[in-house]
Amino acid sequence: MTTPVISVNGLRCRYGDFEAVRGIDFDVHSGELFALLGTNGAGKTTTLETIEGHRAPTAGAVRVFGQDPRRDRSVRRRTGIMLQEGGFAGDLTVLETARLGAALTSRKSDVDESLAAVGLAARRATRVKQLSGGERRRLDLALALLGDPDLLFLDEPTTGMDPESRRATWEMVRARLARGTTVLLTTHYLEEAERLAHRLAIMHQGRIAVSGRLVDVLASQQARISFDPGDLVELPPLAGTATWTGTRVEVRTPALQRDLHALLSWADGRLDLAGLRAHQASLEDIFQSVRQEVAVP
Ligand SMILES: Nc1ncnc2c1ncn2[C@@H]1O[C@H](COP(=O)(O)OP(=O)(O)OP(=O)(O)O)[C@@H](O)[C@H]1O
Repeated sequence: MTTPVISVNGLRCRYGDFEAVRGIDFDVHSGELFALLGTNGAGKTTTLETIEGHRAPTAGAVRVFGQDPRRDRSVRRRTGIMLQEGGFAGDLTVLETARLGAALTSRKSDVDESLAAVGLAARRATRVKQLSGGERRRLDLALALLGDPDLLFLDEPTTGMDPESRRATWEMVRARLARGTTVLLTTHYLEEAERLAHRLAIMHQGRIAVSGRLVDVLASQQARISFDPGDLVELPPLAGTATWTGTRVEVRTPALQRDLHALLSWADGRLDLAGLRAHQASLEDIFQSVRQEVAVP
C-alpha cells in the first residue's frame, strides 16, 4: 500500500484548558478529495492548521507526504493553500497580487494560467478592493493553484460565490482531481461535499462522529418517505418506522424501494398520497443526527 498523502494519527490539540481536537485519525490518499466537515466549533480549522504545519499537535502525529509538515520545507513546496481570508492588499491589481503570490511560492508558476483557471483573466487590471466577495475567493483559489501543487487545501472555497461561479469552481476542482491532485476540503455547503468528495469525515466537538466513503456514509443512513395523510389512520406493513407529525407522515426506512412500492400499491385507487416525497439520506440528514448526539465529556 502506498504512503497516504496526509496521515493523521491520534491528533489532539489544546487551547489552554480546552481540548479542541480530542484524538482523531484519518488518511487522505493520492488523487482523492477528502472533505473534512463538522458542526460549528468542531475543530476543523484547528485540524487543518495542524496539517498545514502552522500549529503543533498537543499529542498524536500528522504526516504530509510522509514528513512532519512543521519541520520539512519540501512539504510546503508541494502544497497550495486557500485560506478562509486571503488578506490581500486592496490597492494591488489582480495581476500584481498573483505575481506577488508567484514570487512567494517556490514552485514554477504560470500566473496567466492560474487566473484563467478561475475565470479572472479579464479582471487582471482590476484593483483587489473593487472585486466582489466571490471574485476574491476566486483570486484566493488562483493563488493556491500557482505552480500546480500536488496537494490543495481548500478552506470554504466557494463562500460568497454565486451559483454559476460555484459550479465553475467545482468543475475546476474536478479537473485538478483528474490530473492527480489530492484535495483536502472543508466546507459548510453539504451539497459541495456531496458533489465532490470521495471520502469524508464529520467532526463534532473535537471528535470524528462519522467517516468513510461518501457512498457508504449515505447508504448507512435510513431513507425517508413523507406525504400528507389526509384522513388516513393506518398504513400497510412497512420495513421502516412511521411517525405522524401534524400534517405529514414520515417513514424512515432501510428499504426505500420496497416500502415505496408497498405504499403506492396500497394507495392505488384508494387515496392520493398528496405531497409524496421519497429520497435517500442526504449529508444534511446525517448532520442532523450528529448534532443531536449527546456530547461525551
Ligand atoms: N485561539 C484559540 N483559543 C481558544 N479557543 C480556541 C482558539 N481557536 C479556536 N478555539 C476553540 O476551539 C474550538 C474549535 O475551533 P475551530 O476553529 O477549530 O472549529 P471549526 O470546526 O473550524 O469551527 P467553524 O466551523 O465554526 O469555523 C472552538 O470551540 C473554538 O472556540
